[in-house]
Amino acid sequence: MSKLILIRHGQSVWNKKNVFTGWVDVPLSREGVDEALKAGEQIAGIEFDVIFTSVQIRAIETAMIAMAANNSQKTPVVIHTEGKMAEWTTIYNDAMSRNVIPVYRDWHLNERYYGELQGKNKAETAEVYGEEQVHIWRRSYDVAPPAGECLKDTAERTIPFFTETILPQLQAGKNVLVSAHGNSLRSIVMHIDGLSEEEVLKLEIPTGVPLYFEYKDGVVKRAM
Ligand SMILES: O=C(O)[C@@H](CO)OP(=O)(O)O
Repeated sequence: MSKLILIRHGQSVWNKKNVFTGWVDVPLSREGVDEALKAGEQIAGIEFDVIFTSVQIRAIETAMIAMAANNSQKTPVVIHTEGKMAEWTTIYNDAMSRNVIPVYRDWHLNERYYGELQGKNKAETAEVYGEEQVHIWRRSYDVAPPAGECLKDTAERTIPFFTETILPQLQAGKNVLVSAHGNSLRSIVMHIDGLSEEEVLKLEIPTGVPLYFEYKDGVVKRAM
């Protein structure tokens, strides 16, 4: 049985300001750093073999900060794969490999692209377009915000990445940490939990809270 932990990054400076973020690369807020550390303490006993993050700094920071609290005391090292999962162990000698956890960054795990809403305050946007329209843009499955991705579009990049790149690691018996974003993780959780388009409307993923899954008998399911 292998373990899969999904974690949404800690609070970012734009989460704090209530601004649509999407692909804008903003860092964690002070509270976000604390959340990442607390999450790391909660998963401190899990020996991770591999970490996947988006290419966005808030997700990378969260994984790195969380690993600072890990009992393994291994150093997470970003691996540059040029698009493929390289035989990373060839880069490091045996002694180093034992103390290192490879971190793969990939844009397929990036937050949903929010188009014209990026940089706009969420409350002000709701005043202009109405609460209901903004809620549909934020949480529906197939209604895209202006010039942005809907969750279905996001799933078209996250799910192939999950099945082709992350799942084989679980199948190989590796414990995997994925640090990503509210909506990129909503699409993955929708897939794993088998949620309907209606059910996903209500799915909220809080910042800095580890979600526990396990791979057993050929399937990924919730561990608690
Ligand atoms: O701004 C964003 O990119 C996301 C995540 O913070 O917002 P929302 O929760 O509205 O989808």
